Amino acid sequence: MDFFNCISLRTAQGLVADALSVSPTGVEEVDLIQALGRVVAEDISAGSDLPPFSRSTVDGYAVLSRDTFGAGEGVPVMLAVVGEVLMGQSAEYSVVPGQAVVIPTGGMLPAGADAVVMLEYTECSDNETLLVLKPVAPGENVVVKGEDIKAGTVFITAGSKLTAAEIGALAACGIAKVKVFGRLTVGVISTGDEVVAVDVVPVGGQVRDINSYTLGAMLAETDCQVRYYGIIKDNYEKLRQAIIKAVTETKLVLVSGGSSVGARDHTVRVIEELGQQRVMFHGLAVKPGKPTIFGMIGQVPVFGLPGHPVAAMTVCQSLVIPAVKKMHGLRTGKAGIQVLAKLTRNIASAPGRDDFLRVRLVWREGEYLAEPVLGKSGLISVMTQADGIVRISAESSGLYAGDVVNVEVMREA
Ligand SMILES: Nc1nc2c(c(=O)[nH]1)N[C@H]1C(S)=C(S)[C@@H](COP(=O)(O)OP(=O)(O)OC[C@H]3O[C@@H](n4cnc5c(N)ncnc54)[C@H](O)[C@@H]3O)O[C@H]1N2
Ligand code: MOO
Repeated sequence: MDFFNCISLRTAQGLVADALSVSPTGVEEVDLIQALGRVVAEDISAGSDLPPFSRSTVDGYAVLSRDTFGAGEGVPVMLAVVGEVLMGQSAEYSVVPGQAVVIPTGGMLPAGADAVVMLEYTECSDNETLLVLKPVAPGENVVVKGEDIKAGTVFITAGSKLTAAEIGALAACGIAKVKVFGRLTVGVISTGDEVVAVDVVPVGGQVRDINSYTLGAMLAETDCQVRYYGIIKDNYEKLRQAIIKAVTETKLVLVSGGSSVGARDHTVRVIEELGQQRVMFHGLAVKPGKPTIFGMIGQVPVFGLPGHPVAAMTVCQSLVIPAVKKMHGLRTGKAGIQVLAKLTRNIASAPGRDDFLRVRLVWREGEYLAEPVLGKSGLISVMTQADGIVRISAESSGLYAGDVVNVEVMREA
């Protein structure tokens, strides 16, 4: 595997996608209350019509619409009030021409009626005689049986991530348990003799571990269960033991640091050995993120990510997260939310590799401006200041101030 023979991001994404299996954690059934954000494992259809009966959307009188045609303030239509629909009970009446029935919002439309006149367009002095002051059209102020969801209609497809609205639709259909794909358990390993834990005061050439936290947080945001395997010294055998433990206990493993070609960069050799030569690439034509490794150890994908925190996060976003989404059974590995924004300055870029530019989004005079956040890929503040990422494709030699760019948003409002 030649480190300097970098492959394009698109090729890498394809190789990763082809190597993965969907939902290695299988399918589980969860209570509706626990189902928000879970990925549905099978198409879901309604067992019966929703609503199960036609109902009024207003307080008023259930009528035959044609009885009201021609009604007006000066020429009211007179109808006989023959009863009242009670909330939550079957409508006992059958409305015939010339009749009206009192109905509350949400009440069951009585047989014969096809519309409801709102209370404010009527007068009823003696509870028996109704004056209708405005006509209603057929179906007006009524939700008909099955109008919301028809019996047998698939209203949630396998592979979609359940939203609050879909949870509501499931509740409406009486579906109290949902089959969802299992959540992925992911192992995170940091490496480096210089890297120390967050609660240690660094001395000499030491730095605190950032990547365990950023990568773990990104995976947690993508609904993974994260296991942390600590900080491993630049030692082949120690790294080997840590990776063996992680691939045994989890379904996907991230190792950061030691992915380059220096004397202490052991990751590629460990994956090569444990994976029986199944390192699929080492070197991506992207900046930041060139020293990226991908291999399989048995059925477990292992990513070697660059040590620089910005590079590790960028590769995680563009390569690891789509892989996780596929393994979670999500139907589309859709990119996150994109917004169009106007770039505020010229940015040079080397052709032949994808450049990822971090930008701050500023809303000004009805449009977004994308202000580049410049800085080296070892600086975590570059990420904290950015709202999103712009990909400058390998074919481009740069962007100009005023260019409209696609920003993949990383930060919610
Ligand atoms: N001769 C070359 N040297 C380097 C190249 C190259 O192509 N040729 N690529 C550079 C690029 S690009 C990057 S990115 C880094 C990545 O190298 P490694 O993945 O081997 O990472 P390390 O050398 O272990 O660390 C690099 C840098 O990141 C810091 N680091 C590592 N882990 C953490 C962590 N968990 N938290 C915070 N900071 C971390 C580490 O201290 C180093 O400063 O290689 C370039 N070199
Ligand atoms: O991956 Mo590196 O961060 O381009 O310096």
